[in-house]
Amino acid sequence: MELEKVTVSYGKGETATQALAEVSLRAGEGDFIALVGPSGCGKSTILKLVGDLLKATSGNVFVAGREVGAQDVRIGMAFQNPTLLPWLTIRDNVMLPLKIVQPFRADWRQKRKTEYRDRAEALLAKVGLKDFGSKFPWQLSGGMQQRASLCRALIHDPNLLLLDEPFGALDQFTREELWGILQTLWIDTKPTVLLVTHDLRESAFLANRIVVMSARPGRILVDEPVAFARPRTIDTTYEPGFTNLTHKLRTLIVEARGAAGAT
Ligand SMILES: Nc1ncnc2c1ncn2[C@@H]1O[C@H](COP(=O)(O)OP(=O)(O)OP(=O)(O)O)[C@@H](O)[C@H]1O
Repeated sequence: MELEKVTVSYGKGETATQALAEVSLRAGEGDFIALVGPSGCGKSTILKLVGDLLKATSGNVFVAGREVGAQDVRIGMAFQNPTLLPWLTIRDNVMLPLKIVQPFRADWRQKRKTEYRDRAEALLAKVGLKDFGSKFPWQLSGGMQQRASLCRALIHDPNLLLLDEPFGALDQFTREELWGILQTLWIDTKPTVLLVTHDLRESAFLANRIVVMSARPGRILVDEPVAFARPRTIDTTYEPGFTNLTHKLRTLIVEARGAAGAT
């Protein structure tokens, strides 16, 4: 996935908001990139560009070597709110991408009660929801719904995973538990991941690159490699290298916020 000198403005004329200054960013296959930066700096805008939900004002966006949208790429998405459909069971929510996305869609009728169902149950078991497939979203806690939402994002073996503060609404302990689960799922299938987060520990736990953005209009200030051995554990987050890194990131973001305030 590549952004080449991309800018984005929302709206036109005097009321236009420039969300992104010129941004260039490249992710290789299997990269796990965390996007961090001050509120409103354009992190979600980058996800929308890559997910083909938004067109760049100028510049180019490429996914799988082609202009975004030109090539069928399996994309998984998860957001801060789990957005599960309330009238479907957890299992049916998780299977939804298989009903919509090719090549799975072609076999939906034939496999939805056998192979696809087994696939959903296997994923649910991996995230600790073994016996919850037949429940409805309202019967699960927020953390459990977010686990299900991760399963839905991954059920169709996406090549690209777009995560917008997926754990933002959860308590610290559930959040840390889900970091471990997401890491395991990522190690299993190695999709390319773009994760937007405000949690610097989360970015350093999960990512192999952390991209720090300036305040709006967002541009890239730093592209920081994260080399801690995997699988990382919560103990990793108390090592000096880890705390140094999150401290450095924090300083960069505080400076970026300060610079924006000064202009
Ligand atoms: N549809 C829209 N119309 C007008 N302005 C928008 C629109 N979407 C986003 N913006 C503005 O563009 C800027 C970037 O928004 P974006 O959501 O990408 O930022 P963000 O870094 O993800 O923010 P946060 O960290 O607060 O979630 C913000 O100033 C926002 O108000």
